[in-house]
Amino acid sequence: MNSRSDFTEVFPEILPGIVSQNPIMIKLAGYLKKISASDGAVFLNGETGTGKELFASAIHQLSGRLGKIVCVNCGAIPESLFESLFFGHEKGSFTGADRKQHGFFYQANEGTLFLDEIAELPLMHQAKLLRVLESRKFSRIGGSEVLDFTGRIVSASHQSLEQLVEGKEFREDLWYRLNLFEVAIPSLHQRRDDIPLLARCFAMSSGRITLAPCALQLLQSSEWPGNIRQLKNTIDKLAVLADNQYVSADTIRQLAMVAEPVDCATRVAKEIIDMPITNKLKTIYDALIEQAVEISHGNKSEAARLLGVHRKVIERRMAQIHIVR
Ligand SMILES: Nc1ncnc2c1ncn2[C@@H]1O[C@H](COP(=O)(O)OP(=O)(O)OP(=O)(O)O)[C@@H](O)[C@H]1O
Repeated sequence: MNSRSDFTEVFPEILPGIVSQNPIMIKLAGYLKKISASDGAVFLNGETGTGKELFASAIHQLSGRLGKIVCVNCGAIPESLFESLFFGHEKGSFTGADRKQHGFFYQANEGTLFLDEIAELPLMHQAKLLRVLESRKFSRIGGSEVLDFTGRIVSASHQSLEQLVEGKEFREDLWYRLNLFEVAIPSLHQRRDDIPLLARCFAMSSGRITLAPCALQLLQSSEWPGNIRQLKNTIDKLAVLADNQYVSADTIRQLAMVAEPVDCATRVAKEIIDMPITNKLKTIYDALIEQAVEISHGNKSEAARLLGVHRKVIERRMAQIHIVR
């Protein structure tokens, strides 16, 4: 393996920098290629480490926009600096403003403004952002000149903005401005077939290790709550710590680098624990009814007896959650 083209042949990139062979991801890439060329706002939703920033960068590259991509972590903006950082300021406009400063809106002109962790933006700042997105105009602090904002907005969050809107924690009008195109990026456990490919890709990039088939199997069946970032960190650490170039499953276990696979029941229990509080009871309730119906081979009276409820409860719920028997 000696050139970039050899590398991309073995590790197929479905979008610039994004390695995958998973059918859902390939479909997603096709969709993103279509929407990249438009000016419409894109909202990327996905767990931490699923590659949201990489997707934003791919969208920017594919868009052919002349400007640059400006990446802003909205969770890391101090409240008092929001205006200065986004709008920029004129020299002398406040104590400490010893020179004129361009803000994010200006820097992203003709390019892309990537607003990562957008849900972290306080309501007060959401209103200011909305005004610029609606008018496409802004002024620097202390300045009278009205400037155009020509950047394309791509935003991202690991949270469901729809739920935050329902809870009045996120402005509905801003949400509509941000999600002309909404993209859900699957987490790694939804595309386990990508784990060996990504692991081999990161190992190859390290230039130090090769993963044995049993090592790849272990990685594939392990839990990756931190998604691709966690997988990449693990391989990077292995490249430093492994004594031999050829890494086996035992080496990975000895270095205690992975959470061993868990059984299905444990995984479901964990998913329920991680779920927003509003969904929990309903999910457990539905799961219990489904299980009772399953055990009693569709016999509603028996399912009701198992759960200690009236048969009508089972019938009603089965109709609602479409259990076909
Ligand atoms: N499909 C992929 N192919 C290759 N590398 C990937 C892929 N997806 C993610 N990565 C790598 O995984 C790491 C995490 O990706 P990224 O920072 O884009 O995730 P994120 O969803 O933005 O994370 P966070 O929510 O924590 O900001 C990066 O090192 C990135 O290069």
